[in-house]
Amino acid sequence: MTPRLTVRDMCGAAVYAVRMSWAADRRGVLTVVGLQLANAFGLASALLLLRGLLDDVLTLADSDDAGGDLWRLGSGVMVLVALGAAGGILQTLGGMRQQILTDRVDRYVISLVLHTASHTELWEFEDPDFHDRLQRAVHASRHKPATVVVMLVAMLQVALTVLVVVGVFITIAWWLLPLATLTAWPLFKAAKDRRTALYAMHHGLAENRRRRQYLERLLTCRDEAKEIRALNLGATLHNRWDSEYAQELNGMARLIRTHAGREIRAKFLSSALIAAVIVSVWASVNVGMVSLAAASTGLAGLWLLSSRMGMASQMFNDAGESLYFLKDLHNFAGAAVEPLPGPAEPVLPFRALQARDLTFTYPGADRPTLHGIDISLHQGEIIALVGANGSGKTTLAKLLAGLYAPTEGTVIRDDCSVTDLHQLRHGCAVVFQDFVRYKLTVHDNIAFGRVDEPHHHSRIRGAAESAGVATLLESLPNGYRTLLGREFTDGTDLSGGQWQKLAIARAFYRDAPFVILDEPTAALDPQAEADLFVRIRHLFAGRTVLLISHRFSSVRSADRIYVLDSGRIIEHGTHAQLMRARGRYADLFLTQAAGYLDTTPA
Ligand SMILES: Nc1ncnc2c1ncn2[C@@H]1O[C@H](COP(=O)(O)OP(=O)(O)OP(=O)(O)O)[C@@H](O)[C@H]1O
Repeated sequence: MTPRLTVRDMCGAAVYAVRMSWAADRRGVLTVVGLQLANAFGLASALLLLRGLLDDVLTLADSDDAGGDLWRLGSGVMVLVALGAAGGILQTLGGMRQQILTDRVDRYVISLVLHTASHTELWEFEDPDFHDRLQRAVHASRHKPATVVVMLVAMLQVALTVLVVVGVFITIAWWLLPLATLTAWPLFKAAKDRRTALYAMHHGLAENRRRRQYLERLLTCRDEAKEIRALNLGATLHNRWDSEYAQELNGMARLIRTHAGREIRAKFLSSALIAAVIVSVWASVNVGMVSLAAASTGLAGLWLLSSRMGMASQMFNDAGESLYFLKDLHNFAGAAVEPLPGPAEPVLPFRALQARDLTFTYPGADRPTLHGIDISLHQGEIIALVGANGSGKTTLAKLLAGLYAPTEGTVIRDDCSVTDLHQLRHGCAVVFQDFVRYKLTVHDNIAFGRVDEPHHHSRIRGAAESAGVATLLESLPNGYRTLLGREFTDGTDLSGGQWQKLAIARAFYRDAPFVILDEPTAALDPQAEADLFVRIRHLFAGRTVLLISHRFSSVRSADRIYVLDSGRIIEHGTHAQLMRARGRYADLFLTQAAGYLDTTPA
């Protein structure tokens, strides 16, 4: 459905732009407005002076004191020139200050979008509509508010010019006023139609743009570069990008052509109306209804007014679309950047964490991924989760980590049901299968484990040692200050296993009572994996560890093992109990063991 925007929406967006400008740089707003006011005041004085000078010129021939009149005329012209020069200077100063103001507003607005996106709950990221809104907000945040600020300043200039000219008209040729307004109407109407059409088109392009940007990322990012070359995918992806872009540009070209025709017709009409006004003024002077001086000044004012109106309608074309987009920005980012949260609460250990009858359906999915899960984890225990691909292990871990709220059931911490997901997150350290490789320093990669506390190098080093990566990190060219990312000057890279150890170091540094390790050793060599599991109980002593792994050699030493199948827990117990039960766990264990021993399972 084509989005419609009302005049109220437009006014709301304009108020929003002013509020953002005020929040971003109030001194800049005051300076720019002050300079515009001074300019308008100078303009009013110039118009009134011009009228007086014209009177003087017309009466000079009949004057008895030609010398005195000439002196007055000369000094009047000098004042007019001085006013013109001052206006020029004010214009330059205003332009400079406006540039600084627009840069600051840009930064403020982009920061607003980033703040909102980074504080949005994870489940929202599953929703394509959220990504469309985010895309529109990002589109709206890039230069649009700045354009709106420029436009609002131009509108202020036009409004002041109109006020000045109206004031002057009232004293010298009030009857020109309605005619002047009439001349501007066709231009405004054409600008409004174009704005509406542009907004509707951009609104519909959000998903297309996201696909195009995704393809751009695939074609330009280092991480994807090796596979794209190995599969020779470059040309195929480029062609897809080309056709997505062509679709966007064709739509835009069609729209521009249609509206260019309408705008040309509007300009003709406006010019015809101005010509009609001039003819009627001329006729009025001829019949003696109006003095030549009043008519000349009135026409000069009319010319000034229509040139400002033309300028404003041009700006409306460029910036009106931006004003429309501010509604998208407001919908996404809201009113203002919230203050940063205060100091974090201390992380308290717990005796038991339990899930009772948990059911979970991903947003937009047609059936649950987890059904009636009951699981208990006690302080100091290592609990393992096993099951086939897609059985729901990572999903359950995300619920216990407080990243999603269960659809049904509860998570209970020390006999209290947890309703605040942040409480779970705060007390949990997770190493995901697809952990993030931060292309920042080694120090950052570990310290990001807990950003709400001051960093001590000894603790960072301790975490690296626990993860078995300290020696490697110290041998890097700049030690813990080494930049990880070949795209950056002096940057270096690590192997997959070394990156994984760094992610584990981050979990150690987080120092949380609950640790989730989702395939933490997938990229580790057998020795490193064995080392980690031998030491895991000692390293995470006093904490609770949830270990997800397909490697049964690591899982067998867990205190208890839960087996998941199609989102349900089908068995649980110690390794020995599960082997005796000869159920799914025993099957999977023996199949894997047989692979190592080169024998078939019994
Ligand atoms: N964000 C998501 N939105 C919708 N469905 C999802 C999402 N993430 C996972 N799923 C689905 O949920 C099911 C369980 O996925 P999950 O990642 O929890 O499995 P897993 O047991 O950890 O698998 P693996 O062993 O392969 O890591 C799968 O069928 C998957 O398709």
